[in-house]
Amino acid sequence: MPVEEFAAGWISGALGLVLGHPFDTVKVRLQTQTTYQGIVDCMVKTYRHESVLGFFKGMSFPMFSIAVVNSVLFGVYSNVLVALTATSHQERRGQPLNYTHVFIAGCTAGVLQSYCLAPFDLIKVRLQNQTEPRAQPGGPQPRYRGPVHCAATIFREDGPRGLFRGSSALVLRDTPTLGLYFLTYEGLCRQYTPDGQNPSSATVLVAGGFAGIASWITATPFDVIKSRMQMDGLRQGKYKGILDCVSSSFRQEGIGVFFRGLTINSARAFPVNAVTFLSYEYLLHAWE
Ligand SMILES: CN(C)C(=N)NCCC[C@H](N)C(=O)O
Repeated sequence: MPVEEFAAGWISGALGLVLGHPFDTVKVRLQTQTTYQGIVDCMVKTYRHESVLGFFKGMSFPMFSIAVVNSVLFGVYSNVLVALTATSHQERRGQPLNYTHVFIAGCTAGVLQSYCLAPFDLIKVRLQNQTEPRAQPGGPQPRYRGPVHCAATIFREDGPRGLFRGSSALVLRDTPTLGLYFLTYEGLCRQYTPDGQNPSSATVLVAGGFAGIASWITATPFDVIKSRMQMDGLRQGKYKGILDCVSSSFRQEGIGVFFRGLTINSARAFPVNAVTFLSYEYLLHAWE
């Protein structure tokens, strides 16, 4: 089993994460709170109320979890592709690509990574939605004092299942969209690379960026549902399940609700995934 794919996935994911987290905070707030008039309003209010640190709320935990999640994503994708095609990453460059294999490998990686991602993503979303400025000594404490306190509180209040709140919506979001993610990336690399050669850095950047945009555009409706299910406490739950969340969000806010965060998701997706794929390819090449 090629383990370097797991390591490269981890490092490249961490680089993408730092670049994309401020966009992610704005997106989560727009999707789950109705107090903002749009991206700029959310950015201005976050900055005024919480300073630049507000944009980086909830980042320490994903920094740690990205090690698990991105290495599972890239490691499973590559290893499933090796199993389906009986060729390594490097050997595949010289052969015609079977897009069905790419899609199956991407979807498989999507399912597995969503279960690893679920508790980390839940904690991130809960922390990002705490809009109070940092606690002052003697002042009121926010509900969650940090990622470990957040995990412990959810566990105490809702049991282990509470940590997987929203995981079905996450699987629905990530399975097809990660198939599409790798399909777009491999397809664009093939299109702009002469047969048998490795894609240039510019090709990898552009293909990675567009893979991110294509996957996040299609993921946004389920991303909204996922974030709402995650903010819905297990006990005092407002929604009875995914379908109830879809129908009540639609009834109350119209079709536009499913596209909330689309612009910011797409703006974030290009740089994050361009950097992720470039560093991933670079590391694999360096370790050959
Ligand atoms: C549409 N989805 C769920 C994805 N494309 N997922 C892959 C994540 C890649 C990168 N860390 C990111 O956060 O964009």
